Amino acid sequence: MMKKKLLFIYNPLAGKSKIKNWLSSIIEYFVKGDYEVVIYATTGRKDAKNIVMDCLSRETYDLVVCSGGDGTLNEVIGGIMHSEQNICIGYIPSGTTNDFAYNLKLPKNLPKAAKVVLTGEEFPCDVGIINGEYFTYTAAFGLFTDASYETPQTTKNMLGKLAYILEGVKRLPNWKSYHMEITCGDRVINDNFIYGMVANSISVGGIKGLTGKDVQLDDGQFEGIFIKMPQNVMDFQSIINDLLKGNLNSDHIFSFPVKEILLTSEEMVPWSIDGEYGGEFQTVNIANLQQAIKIIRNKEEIL
Ligand SMILES: Nc1ncnc2c1ncn2[C@@H]1O[C@H](COP(=O)(O)OP(=O)(O)OP(=O)(O)O)[C@@H](O)[C@H]1O
Repeated sequence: MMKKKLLFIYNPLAGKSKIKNWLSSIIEYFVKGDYEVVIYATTGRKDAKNIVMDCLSRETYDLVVCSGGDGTLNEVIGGIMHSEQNICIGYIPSGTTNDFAYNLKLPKNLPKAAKVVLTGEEFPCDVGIINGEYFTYTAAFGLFTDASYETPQTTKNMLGKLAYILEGVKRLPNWKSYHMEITCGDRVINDNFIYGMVANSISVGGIKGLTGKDVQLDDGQFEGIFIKMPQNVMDFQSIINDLLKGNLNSDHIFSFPVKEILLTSEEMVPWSIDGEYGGEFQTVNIANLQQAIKIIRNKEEIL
């Protein structure tokens, strides 16, 4: 009988090379699950996406499994979206921040996460598209968004989460705001923003709850959050208070569901997509592609 085929792609450097100790047991587990396993280690940016596109164009697979951080997952999802096969994805989170893993209730322990790949349930999940590129859970600009991608991977591994925090704090005194026009449905907003995010996740940048309580990953809608430039210290304090209280509709913060959104600015705005640098744009179009991918999530609460 023909064996089922599994394509396994991992980032060997993600999260302090955590995968290295577990590689053999993970592969054995898939083999025992009756899969023929094709394995690739990624060697740099966009590699995971290219591997997926290349492999899926040549052969039929039953499952694609990736291991790495949110960046690797983003690339694998992008590769699948660009290919003809709407193949199901299994994910073994091994990055520094694994925001998306939280949504899927995936265990932090790698062999346990591998087990979920074969025992979990297929979940039809929304995918975002920003100016033609796919994203899994967040597209953002402004404050803190450049913290993760401006830190090279080696430094990021050494410092772990601290890197993000330090990078962010360092930036506090020279906040940059962007004048933008935001169009979403009937809503048109013109203002100066220090931060904006369109997200489909409970956890963003390792912070849980920022996107509110009603995050549904398959409802065809993202959460949009936009923070205006504070004019003085009091404004700044009330933004912090609002964020801490989860009050996302205030004098300084706009938040609303997003199916499609258009953002225009007179200057180039750098964007962060799934926690990695995503390019600079004057015009940004974002849309939610409802239930566009199949991803395996844990059936049990084990967090
Ligand atoms: N061998 C490699 N060397 C350098 N960069 C790589 C390599 N393989 C993949 N990458 C790139 O590194 C980026 C980040 O990887 P990934 O998201 O897997 O891990 P991480 O940075 O440790 O975790 P996180 O993104 O959750 O913080 C990805 O965009 C990926 O393209």
